[in-house]
Amino acid sequence: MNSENKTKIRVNDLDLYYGEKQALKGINMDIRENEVTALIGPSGCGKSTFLRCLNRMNDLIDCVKINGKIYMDDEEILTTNDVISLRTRVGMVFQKANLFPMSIYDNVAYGPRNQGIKDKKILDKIVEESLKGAAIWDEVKDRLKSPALGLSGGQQQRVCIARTIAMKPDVILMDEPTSALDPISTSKVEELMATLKNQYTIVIVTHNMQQAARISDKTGFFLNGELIEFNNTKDIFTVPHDKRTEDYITGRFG
Ligand SMILES: Nc1ncnc2c1ncn2[C@@H]1O[C@H](COP(=O)(O)OP(=O)(O)OP(=O)(O)O)[C@@H](O)[C@H]1O
Repeated sequence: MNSENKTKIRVNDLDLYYGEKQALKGINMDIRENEVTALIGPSGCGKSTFLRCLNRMNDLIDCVKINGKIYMDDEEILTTNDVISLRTRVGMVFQKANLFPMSIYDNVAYGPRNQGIKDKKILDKIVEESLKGAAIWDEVKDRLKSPALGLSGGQQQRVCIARTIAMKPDVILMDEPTSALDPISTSKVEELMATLKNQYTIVIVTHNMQQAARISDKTGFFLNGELIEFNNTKDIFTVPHDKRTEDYITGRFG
């Protein structure tokens, strides 16, 4: 980890309400470029809600009210009108692979085509580079025109990552991306994250504390909508400052 990495996303005093219920309370966080930031905490503590703030996915939910500010590269993103461009810059990979019922090629080319890229040579190049970037090219290069849904779960998840990379984002959000995968596929995706962070900023929600410890540079521990502790992963897992963090990582609750 390089402690000199510049701040990519700065979250200031973020509160979020679902109707009357407050799900995030005064969150402050600096997310650094080219690092993996892991968000951990018991079920329902607000991790996914927080992640969704970073690309305005909560806009899709009625009754959400948000206070505070989130800056990405110094641009305030909670009030920007250009949500489409924000979601291009901040891609997202979900818990369950959500490929479209079309070929592997068409899945990866989908976003670029939507952006108006029609030239086959350019699309071929984007598809190849994205699949290579997601460490799945060798497994699928001979069947790009086959249905993506015919791949294994672990392969599908890496094609989802390729589809995200094809949009050339700055930031990739991952919401429990390996929880539906077997250990071998999980380790492939974990290895992939270690490579991807050289080019992207990654924020990952995970229930797997070993995973957070293995792959992340920084870890944030959430509890009941509060960010209890945010620090270098090594410190969180060896010398947590807060008793509640210690209790959680040692399995005393959650
Ligand atoms: N669309 C929604 N409408 C109302 N309340 C919601 C909605 N989504 C989440 N919540 C509530 O907000 C709180 C935080 O939920 P969130 O899904 O962010 O937690 P989480 O830490 O990601 O949980 P998990 O680890 O189980 O995925 C919970 O109390 C949840 O019930």
